[in-house]
Amino acid sequence: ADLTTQFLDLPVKNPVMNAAGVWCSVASQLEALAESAAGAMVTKSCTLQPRDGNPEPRYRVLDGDKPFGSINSMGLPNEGFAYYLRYAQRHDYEEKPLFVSLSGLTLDDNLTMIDSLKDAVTPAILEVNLSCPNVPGKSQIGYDFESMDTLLAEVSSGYQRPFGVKLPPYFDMAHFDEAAEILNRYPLVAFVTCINSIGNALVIDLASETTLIKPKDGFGGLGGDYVLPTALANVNAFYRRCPNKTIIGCGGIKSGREAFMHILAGATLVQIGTSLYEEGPGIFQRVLDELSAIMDEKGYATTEEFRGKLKTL
Ligand SMILES: C=Cc1c(C(=O)O)[nH]c(=O)[nH]c1=O
Repeated sequence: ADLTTQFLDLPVKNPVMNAAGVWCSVASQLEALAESAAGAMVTKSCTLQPRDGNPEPRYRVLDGDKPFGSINSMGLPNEGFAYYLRYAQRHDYEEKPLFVSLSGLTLDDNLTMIDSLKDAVTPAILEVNLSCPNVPGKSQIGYDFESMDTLLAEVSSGYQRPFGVKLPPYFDMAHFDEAAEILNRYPLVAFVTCINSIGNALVIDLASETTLIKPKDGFGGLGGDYVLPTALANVNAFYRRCPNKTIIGCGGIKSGREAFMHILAGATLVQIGTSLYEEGPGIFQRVLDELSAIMDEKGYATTEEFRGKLKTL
C-alpha cells in the first residue's frame, strides 16, 4: 500500500511518528528518530528552563501477562526550550516534519517560548501540551476549560500561525462537546492530538503491597493497551466535532492493527508512546509493514480511502 499522506498540506512519507515524551528528550534520541522509518517526529514537551523531573522510579512497564502498558510520572524532565529550539534549527525538514511540544509551567512561559519559536522562523510544527498529569501541584489545562480558552486565545494572537494541541482523554459527551466548542473558535488550532496518558492511575505490586512508582504516592499516567478504547473514542469524538481540523491519534498503538483503527476513527497521523519506549525506533518499520499488509488485505491503496470511515451499527 502507499502510506504517503498529507499533514497540513505537508507531504509526509508515512503516518507513523513518536508520541511526545518518548525517545525524544536528548539529541541522540532525536537523531535516532530522524534516521528511523518514522514519517514525522516530535520533541519532548519542554519548559522554559531545564527540569530534572520527579524522583525515580517514575516509569514502569506493565508487562506481566495481558494487557501490555505503562505507568509514568516523569514530572516533565527536559533540557529546556533553548535545547529543543537548537535541534529544530538543525533538523533536516526534507527528511521528515518535526513537531516541537511545549508544556510551559505558566501561561507566560508558554508565550515566551512561542515568541521565540515564531521569531526563529523554523518549519517546526507547534504542539502545545495541555495535558501533563504529573507535575505535582499543577492540574491539566485540558481539564480546566476556562484556562484552556484563555491559553488558546493568547497563543493564537501571539503565534499567529497554525498550531496544534495535545489533549488529555475526556470521558463524557458533554466534555467532548465543550472542548470541541472551544477548539472550533480558534481557526489557528489546525490539529488536535488525542490522547495523552490517562492521568493519575495507580498500579500496585501485590507481592510487596507497594505502588510501582515513587512520585505522587504512586499515581501516574497510564499508557498502552489499557488506553486504546479511550484513545479511539477521543480521536473519533473530535474527528466528528472538528471537521476543519486534523486529528492525530495517540494511545495504545503497538502494531499495524491499532494504527489502522486510529486512522479508521479519523486520525491522519498516529503517535506511538509505550511500545516505542519498550521496543525502540525499530518499531516504526514493523508497524508500517503491518499497516501496509492490512491495507493490502482490505484493498485500500492509501490511508485517505478509509480515514474516518468507521461504520456504526
Ligand atoms: C509533559 C509531561 C508529561 C509526562 C511527564 O513528563 O510526566 N508524562 C505523560 O504521560 N504526559 C505528559 O504530557
